[in-house]
Amino acid sequence: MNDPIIQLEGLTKCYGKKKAVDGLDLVIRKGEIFGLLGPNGAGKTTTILMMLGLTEPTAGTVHVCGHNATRHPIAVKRSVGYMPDSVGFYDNMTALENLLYIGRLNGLAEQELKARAAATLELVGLAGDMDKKTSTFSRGMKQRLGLADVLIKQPAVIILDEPTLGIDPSGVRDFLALIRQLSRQQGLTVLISSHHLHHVQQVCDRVGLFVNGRLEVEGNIDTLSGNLLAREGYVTTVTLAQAIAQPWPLLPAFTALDGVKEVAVQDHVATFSCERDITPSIVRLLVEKGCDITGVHKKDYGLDEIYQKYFENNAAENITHEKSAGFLQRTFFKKHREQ
Ligand SMILES: Nc1ncnc2c1ncn2[C@@H]1O[C@H](COP(=O)(O)OP(=O)(O)OP(=O)(O)O)[C@@H](O)[C@H]1O
Repeated sequence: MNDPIIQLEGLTKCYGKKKAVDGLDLVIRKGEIFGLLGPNGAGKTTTILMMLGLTEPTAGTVHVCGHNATRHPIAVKRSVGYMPDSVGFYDNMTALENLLYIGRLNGLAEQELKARAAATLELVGLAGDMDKKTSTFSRGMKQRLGLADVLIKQPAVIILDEPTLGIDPSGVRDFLALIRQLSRQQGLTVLISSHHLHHVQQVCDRVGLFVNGRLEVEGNIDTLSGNLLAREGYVTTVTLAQAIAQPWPLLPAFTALDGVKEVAVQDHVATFSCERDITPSIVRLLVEKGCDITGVHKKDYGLDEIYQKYFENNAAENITHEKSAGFLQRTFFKKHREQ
């Protein structure tokens, strides 16, 4: 397993009585792309500010690239590139001039600056546009130039705040592919704070879901989906060629099947909610009973649903896992019945 690059231990930040970040423990390893998710006010920005050494924790520690961010913020800033959600440029200057200016601000030596700026613009796909004024740049091009600003100092970690905001779908695809390529080829560690779950799901190795300053859950999307399936039950939906009669004469045979908790039928579709994944047994029994199957679908949770599970209906703040599981189960089965 790769070395830890970001380590948060018991990280807490209070503003007066408000705990903006509450006892956060998290390790992000070299080369990982980590998605920081959460509703407005969850504590993402405050966490990032503490990682950058821009605000002091009330308690706990942040280490980035082996440096304590509170005690050695300058060392951390040398290793970390931060791209805010809206990047500003000097409109009357070209992309190259803007980048050279940032390079100088970062203390890069003149003799290497030009070559490094040109190589960085090549890396982000702006080599052909380096002599154009940034006033002519699209939002997607500006994001790429913002990324170049961050990459020119060759950081070990980059932190991107809403990097896909306002970019069109093909621009988003290209930008996310670039992030992934940088992470994989150069071992760059990436932290993305975003509300765009679909984008995060496409690119992140792991996500952390923040609620009220606490990290409610973290893991890769398959694991989080698997955890929800284990908690909420496995659901297999089978579509048959024939419309299913109501009441379904085969229902007793299926409710008696080991592992089945509930069966719902509508039109051509039978939905089996189960204690574990017994899709092969369901399919086998349907075939034995002479049913013609035209489709089989196993329920999988995407990040949208995982997020919804933790944040929607303002439920996450106070209710227990058991209650929220019940809520999801009800909406879950209702949804399937409606399909
Ligand atoms: N300087 C401050 N003084 C007082 N309270 C603050 C300060 N900064 C943040 N807070 C509060 O701390 C909480 C967490 O805010 P934070 O900006 O970290 O959330 P966030 O998850 O980044 O939200 P968003 O997605 O809206 O940026 C919020 O309740 C916010 O009002």
